[in-house]
Amino acid sequence: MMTQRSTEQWRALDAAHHLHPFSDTKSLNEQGARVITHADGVYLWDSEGNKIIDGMAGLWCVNIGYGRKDLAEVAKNQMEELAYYNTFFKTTHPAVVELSTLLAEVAPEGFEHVFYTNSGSESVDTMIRMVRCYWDIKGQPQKKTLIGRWNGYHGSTIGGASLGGMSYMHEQGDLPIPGIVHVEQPWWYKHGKDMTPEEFGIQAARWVEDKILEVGPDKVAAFVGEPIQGAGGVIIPPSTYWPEIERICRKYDVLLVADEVICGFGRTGEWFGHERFGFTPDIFTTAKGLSSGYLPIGAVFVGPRVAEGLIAGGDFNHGFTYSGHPVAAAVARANVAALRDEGIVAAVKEDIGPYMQKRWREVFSQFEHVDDVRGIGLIQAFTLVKNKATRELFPNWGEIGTLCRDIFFKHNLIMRACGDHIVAAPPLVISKDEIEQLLATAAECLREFEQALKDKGLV
Ligand SMILES: Cc1ncc(COP(=O)(O)O)c(CNc2cccc(C(=O)O)c2)c1O
Repeated sequence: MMTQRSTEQWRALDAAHHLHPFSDTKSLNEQGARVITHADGVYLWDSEGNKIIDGMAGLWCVNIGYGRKDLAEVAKNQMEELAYYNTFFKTTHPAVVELSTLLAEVAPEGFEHVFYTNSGSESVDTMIRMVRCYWDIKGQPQKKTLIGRWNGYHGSTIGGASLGGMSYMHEQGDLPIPGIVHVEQPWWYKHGKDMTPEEFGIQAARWVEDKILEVGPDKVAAFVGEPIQGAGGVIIPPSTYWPEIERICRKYDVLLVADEVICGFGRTGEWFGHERFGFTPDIFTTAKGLSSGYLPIGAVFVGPRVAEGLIAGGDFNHGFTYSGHPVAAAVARANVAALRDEGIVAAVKEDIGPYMQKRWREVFSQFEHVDDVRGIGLIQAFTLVKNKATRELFPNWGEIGTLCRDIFFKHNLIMRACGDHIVAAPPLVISKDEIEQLLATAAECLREFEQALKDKGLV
């Protein structure tokens, strides 16, 4: 059992010893971290006994919901049977074989091969190395450059952070690494001007063609994008965008990569986001929903073209101590099997997803400073704006989002502010009653937020 301490004791020890990710540690320690002690379904409890609605499924990852004792049992049994062995040097083990077999079943046609990692960032870095290795094998070693998007997010390793388009991450650590370039994101609300979304989707895709021609098609290895940009604020591209991207990649023989770390495993109502947008990548990267966050594991799904190249190409000198870790693999297999056999993914497509999308729009379209209310499946957002009629955003991007997010927290509701986008991605098992509770709380918070805007003279 965990050592029992008071909240103050946990906070003091945390401040003394724990450096948190993506945090200003000094300011965090001044206010003290929120101590989350347990969770069930879509709810968290903190050390003060507060019950919190987790509108973010942790970090977009707890697709199956919290508190699944069956997954804990699977982990216990696997740990007792084989807690660890590696998959290097011509060895494997039943847990990773069973997981790989199941993943080949739920993946789209043609994706028969999977490479394992411990995170989404490691999946992205693995993909970067795979793509460059593939072109070496094909006798085109100059095809090295990868194209990402500004405001895309692909993780926090040197490769993932370089491929991502978060400039504040590039400034911190001399990124991007060589051979990575970016194009503007397909954000119609800001960049669409007088174009229809459909016209803008083609225009945004053509920015990729322009970049390929600028770099030189013989030097471009791949284009990489999230079907829906998650951490960038749930930027949903127009329907015309991805088919046009695919056409352009095929035209110039550039590999197409989908980063499915957030969109994968049912988040959009399909198993994978690229299926929802009607394109076929050569590779796609995953993590998060693969295990629903119960244990760290990532997987790179490799399509036939690249798989055949790599398999025939001799040593692929890349991998991790825990690639295909037996306990993580066993838990991931049980998780994916439950997402399929309990109809959880199917319900996002046919029932709870459409319900959320209808109600999300009904509730949030009524607010004066909320616009671009959007979502697919169980990933949704809206943007806090100064003037809906002119699509005018607030100055100091992100300041207003933080103000709104803090009101949610005060009311024991977790939703994420990505700049001035407010996003939600709850566990896929959320019920209609729980959706109504989330929306009612959020609406109450937004009324308080719009009053705060007036009180502060911001509108
Ligand atoms: C599309 C995508 N690709 C790669 C990663 C990296 O995964 P790892 O974190 O497991 O290395 C991600 C992760 N996405 C992520 C991670 C942490 C926080 C937030 C947020 O929105 O606050 C988003 C992601 O969203």
